[in-house]
Amino acid sequence: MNRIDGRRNDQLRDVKITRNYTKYAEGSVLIEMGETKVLCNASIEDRVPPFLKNSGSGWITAEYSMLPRSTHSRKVRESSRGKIDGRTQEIQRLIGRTLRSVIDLKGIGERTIWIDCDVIQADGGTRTASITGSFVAMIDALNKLYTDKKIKKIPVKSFVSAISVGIYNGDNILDLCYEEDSQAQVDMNIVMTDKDEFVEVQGTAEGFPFKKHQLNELLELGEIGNRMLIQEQKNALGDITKLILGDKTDVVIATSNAHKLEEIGKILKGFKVKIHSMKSVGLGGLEIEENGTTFEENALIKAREVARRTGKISIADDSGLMVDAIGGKPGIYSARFAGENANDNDNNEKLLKMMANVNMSERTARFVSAIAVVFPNGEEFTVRGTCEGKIGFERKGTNGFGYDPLFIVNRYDKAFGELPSDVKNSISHRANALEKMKEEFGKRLK
Ligand SMILES: O=c1nc[nH]c2c1ncn2[C@H]1C[C@H](O)[C@@H](COP(=O)(O)OP(=O)(O)OP(=O)(O)O)O1
Ligand SMILES: [Mg+2]
Repeated sequence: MNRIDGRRNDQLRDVKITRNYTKYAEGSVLIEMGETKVLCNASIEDRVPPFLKNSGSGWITAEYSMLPRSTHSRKVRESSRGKIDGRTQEIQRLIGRTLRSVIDLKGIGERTIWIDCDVIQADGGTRTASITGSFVAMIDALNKLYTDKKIKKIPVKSFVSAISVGIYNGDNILDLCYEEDSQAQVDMNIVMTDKDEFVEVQGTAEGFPFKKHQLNELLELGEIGNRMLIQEQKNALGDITKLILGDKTDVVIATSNAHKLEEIGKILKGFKVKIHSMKSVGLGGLEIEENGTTFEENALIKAREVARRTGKISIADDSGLMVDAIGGKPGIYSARFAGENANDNDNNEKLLKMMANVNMSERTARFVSAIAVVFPNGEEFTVRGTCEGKIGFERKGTNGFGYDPLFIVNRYDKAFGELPSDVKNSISHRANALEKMKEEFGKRLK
């Protein structure tokens, strides 16, 4: 274990966002990232700076400050010293710029939103925590204008959050605490929207300059962190998130198999969900090692990995064919039956050969599908569906995928390869598993 607090390299500290933390400000959020605590207040003022008078546009500006005992030794208040230092200037400008980048300033009318970030306790990442917390405070303030009917909608284009990444003892790490930050070879702050866009990247090498590939790796790590943080913001804002984004829940189908994606997508039509593919959440090339010993374990491995990387609800299927005459093979090895890089054709070929001398009555088999659902908060469950049939003596039909041309389903006495997709999708192992999933899923969506 490389990290001071035993975290994985790509693990955030515990994130806690508390809204309505103090009572007077229109938006008041305490954000905690591990031991770092920042109070972010948003206030609305009914006027704008002189350069915006009569423009119809509003303004957002931010101030940042650290309380004297937010640090190891007492830090003199900037107000007592009579001037603010360069770091403070830079941070408050960053917070203001970031928030202005995701809001339509015309949409708030000639008003100013003041953001005040006060660091109560500093353990690294105070500027990034300030940004993540301020966004939520700003939304609360805007929501106040909205519920008071002063604006017609909350004029926000995107969610935005920020996280630090760095290189520490040669490893890329996410969300540096103070001790890591002070020893890091590279230290970078990454501000991103919920559309995976960058708002700002600040990266500096201390003594060890870094290469482009390292920069790219760090950006990727920052993306993972920001996706998780934005999910935390969405959870914290609850119904207001729905007001801004609509009330569909994001769900990622954690599969690299386009056929499964299509089948699962069709079966989930009735739900208030927005279906994402691995590709659409930027995980197109991701390969997940399926080293479990059961269908359920493998499904969980896939869903957990994708939930962790996206911060979204993830659904994975692990499925396969179990043929009685060969002791339930290929089972969980169905995809790699004829070898690590086998394709559907190789697998079917191998199965036909092994079954060449088996009578029709002995050719019974079933498809099995385990579906795992993993929620961003770590809740998870699995369900299993099966479908009974026989292995044919030759391939039939061109529909579907995998072993479909060889699997003669009892119900129709035809190969899945010969049946239209809506027929397969009403009786398949996957359909049966998803049917069971629906009930459990519906309960937890509420
Ligand atoms: O309805 C089906 N019709 C025909 N064949 C099927 C079916 N359902 C699973 N199968 C076969 C295909 C593959 O050989 C193995 C699944 O392996 P499995 O690892 O779960 O899927 P995969 O690697 O294709 O995609 P992914 O892991 O990214 O979800 O069982
Ligand atoms: Mg697979």
